Amino acid sequence: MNPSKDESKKNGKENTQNNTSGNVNSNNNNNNNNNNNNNNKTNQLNANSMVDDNSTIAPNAIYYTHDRSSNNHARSIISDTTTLHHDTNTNITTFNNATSSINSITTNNNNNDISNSDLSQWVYNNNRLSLNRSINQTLDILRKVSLIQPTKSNNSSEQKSTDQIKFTYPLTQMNENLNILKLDLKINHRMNTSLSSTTSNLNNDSLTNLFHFQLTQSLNHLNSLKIRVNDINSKVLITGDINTGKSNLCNSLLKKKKLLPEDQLPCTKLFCEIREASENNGIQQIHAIPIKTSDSSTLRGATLHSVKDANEFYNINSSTTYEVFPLDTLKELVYQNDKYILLKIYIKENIKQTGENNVAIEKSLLKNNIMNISLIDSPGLNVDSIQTTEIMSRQEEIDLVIFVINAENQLTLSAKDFINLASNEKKLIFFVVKKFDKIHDKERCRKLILDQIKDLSPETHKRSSEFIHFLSSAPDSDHEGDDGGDYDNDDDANNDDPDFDHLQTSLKNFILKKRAESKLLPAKTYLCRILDDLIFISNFNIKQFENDYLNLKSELDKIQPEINNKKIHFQRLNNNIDALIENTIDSCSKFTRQKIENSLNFQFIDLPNYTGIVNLYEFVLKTQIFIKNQILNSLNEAEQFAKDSTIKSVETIVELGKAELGDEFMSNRSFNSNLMFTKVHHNDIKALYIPLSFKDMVSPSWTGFISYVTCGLFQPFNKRIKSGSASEKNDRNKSQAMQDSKQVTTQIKSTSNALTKLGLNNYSMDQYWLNPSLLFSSKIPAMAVYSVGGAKALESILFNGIKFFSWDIIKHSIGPIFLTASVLAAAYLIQDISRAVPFNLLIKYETKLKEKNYGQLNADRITREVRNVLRVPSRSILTTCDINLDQKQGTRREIESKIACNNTSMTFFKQILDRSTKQRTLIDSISLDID
Ligand SMILES: Nc1nc2c(ncn2[C@@H]2O[C@H](COP(=O)(O)OP(=O)(O)OP(=O)(O)O)[C@@H](O)[C@H]2O)c(=O)[nH]1
Repeated sequence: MNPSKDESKKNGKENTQNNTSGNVNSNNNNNNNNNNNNNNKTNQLNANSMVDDNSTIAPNAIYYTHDRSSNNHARSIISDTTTLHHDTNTNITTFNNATSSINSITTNNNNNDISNSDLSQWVYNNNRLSLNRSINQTLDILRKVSLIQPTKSNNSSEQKSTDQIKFTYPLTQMNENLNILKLDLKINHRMNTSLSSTTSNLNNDSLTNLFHFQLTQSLNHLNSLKIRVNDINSKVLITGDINTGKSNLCNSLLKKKKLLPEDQLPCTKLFCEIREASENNGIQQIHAIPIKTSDSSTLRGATLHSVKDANEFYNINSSTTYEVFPLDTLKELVYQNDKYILLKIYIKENIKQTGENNVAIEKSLLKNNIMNISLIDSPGLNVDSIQTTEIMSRQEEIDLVIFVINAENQLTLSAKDFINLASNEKKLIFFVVKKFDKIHDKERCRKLILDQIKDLSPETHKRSSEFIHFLSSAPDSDHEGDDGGDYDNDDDANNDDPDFDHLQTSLKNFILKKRAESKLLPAKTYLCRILDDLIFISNFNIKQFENDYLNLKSELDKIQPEINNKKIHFQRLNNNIDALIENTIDSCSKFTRQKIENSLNFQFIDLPNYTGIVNLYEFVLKTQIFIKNQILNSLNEAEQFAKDSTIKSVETIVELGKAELGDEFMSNRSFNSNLMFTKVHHNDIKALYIPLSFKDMVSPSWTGFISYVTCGLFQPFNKRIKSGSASEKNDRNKSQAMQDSKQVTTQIKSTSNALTKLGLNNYSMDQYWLNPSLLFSSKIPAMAVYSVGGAKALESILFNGIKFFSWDIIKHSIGPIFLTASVLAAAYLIQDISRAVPFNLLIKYETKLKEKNYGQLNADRITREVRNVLRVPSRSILTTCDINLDQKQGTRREIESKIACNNTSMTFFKQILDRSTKQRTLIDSISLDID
């Protein structure tokens, strides 16, 4: 669109406002004056040329005013600020963006002849600033996206922290839809590995890592774009496959046929940046930047790895950063890629003056009043992979690419790779087809090449007349192998080639006039593409998160009741097991106490036999052992009962466990009840130690004595049996019962035996014969005493008659009576030993049992062991239940954390989407059509 034409048309139709210069403040006037001066100067040089950025920009004012006083010529005061508004009082019109501003300008300025250059410059600046802002915003968005970190662990299923942003990069979908952030899975730029096979080998984290790499590249690229957009210089890269005629084209464009060496063999091995000599104080020379920097330079002998490094290091004002060579050494220098990394060539371009009286001057490419241009001749794309990578990466600093195609080879794979990469930001690429003169079927060749370009760069193809050039003129034969000479000779093969002239004009137009396209469009294209990528990635991930959220939520809704049910169930199970254990322990405790309490209620006939006074000690010991054994037997019975109860309870618990936790529960463990109560009860028995004394042999009682001396006449059997049963109520009676029970049993056995009357039925006659002391356990001694005493008394009565009852007789008889009584008493005691010893020991042991709380102690010991044994399966159930519950709760926590992570990620991508969409809309509103 031509603004001046458009403007004049509109001005004819619309006359909306008349502005007066008197409304403009003095600042504006000053600026206007400055602008006028600059514009006049510029217009003198070339009516269509643009004014230099710096010369026309008023730094802060934003106004566009109508100034009648200056011959009805509108004068613009252009600033870096984009937002303008119209104020009717001050007659100041302001604009929101470049496009609308043009319309407003044309509307507001009826019949005003606005300087095209001013307007163009103003629009350019506004667009540049808008792009700058968008680049900054996009950089910020990209930096935020680069917060996405791959998981550190190798196991991708491992739980991510809630603040970690989840990221999905489905390779196939993404690579189909992405432009710039598409993952480059080509190896060595040639072997395009199968996507599906690659995908299967890459997990999401590896993809995230690759994605990070792409992000970093884009961040660098955006930073370079920012520099480029603001740079008033323009860099033109001439590239293409090896030996396509790049150097030849470069020479032709500069009208210096022998500047860059041309050869049929590969010759340009270094980047050669050709600049106007005026930048080097008008001196033509080569500045060769060495790979290994000089020791006196700031880098002190460091190695430069890339042309980018070299450009950053190079300082025209510091001779330590380069080596100087005359121009005629270039043909040797271009081969020295082992020594130098970049050549900066300063030349004076030949300017052809045409027309009468030098009125029209053909401006040179490098030297013009608009911007500094540098041409960069590059090594062939397919020279080696390092050089190719270097050329690819140099795109970041390049404004325009001239791609040279050898008509004989057309577009090779390396050429396609390069164009694909370049078209990420450069919608428009210049294609120059060299060696077209060598082609016989030109039309077919042209079609083939155009078709290839159509696929690779559709925009360029649409404007093929402007951007695709087929050059048929062959270089002069003396070019080839020319070894130096006239570097200012402007005779070149293309002099009379209309195709070349057309190329030159298109190129100059594009670089110098359509600056918005050549300089700003790449930035706009790149921004649009990367923002489209970000929008796609955000949308894709948001959709993914929404699905994930629904799935996770339904999982959570399912697992929560499961956990609650399990909790209740496990609690009930544990309560049941606890109750079972307590019941078992209670019954064991009760049984033990009862057993020990009743341990001394044994059958007295089981007591060891008394074998006479001679074996008294043995009898005492045996009786003691017998009583102890009774207690021990009770203990053993209690322990056996506890074992049996424990076996049953263990079985029940294991069954419960298996029912709840599966047959695996305790399948590898078996219970061995024999290992219970293995501790010997020495200590327990020791606790029952009773010292023996003489008193333990006797236990006299009147009833016993009377019974003894009366030979049982005063104690009928029945009465004795009754008293025997009652004796269990107290110790004494117990003793009696013991005696009675023993005697009664003996007597019942042999009631018809006359020996019973004499108490001789306890032992056999052999025993009495062998052990006469046993007779003392019978009533024989009493009978003997009675016999002797009776005979003596009868003799006294017969001889003394009535005197028997005299005091004298009594006085003489008292001694023998006492003696008899004593003998009877002694006989009674001796006879009572067999009863007295067990009786006394029994009493002592019973007292001891009570004193030591023996029953309770053992009940505690046994139940302690029972509890310990039962604790094993019950704890195992408890632990397994806890683990089971923990697993479920862990799953729930994992889901909750996934939801949190999902939400964080969703919020993050929504923000990215929102910002990217806004930026995309803003960039869309930047119109670069006006130049
Ligand atoms: N016939 C014909 N020959 C050409 C044309 N352009 C260049 N040549 C010849 O092709 C050969 C290679 O040209 P160069 O300019 O050195 O090619 P280059 O691409 O710079 O080569 P490298 O720098 O080695 O990659 C030279 O002998 C040129 O004379 C053309 O349009 N037609």
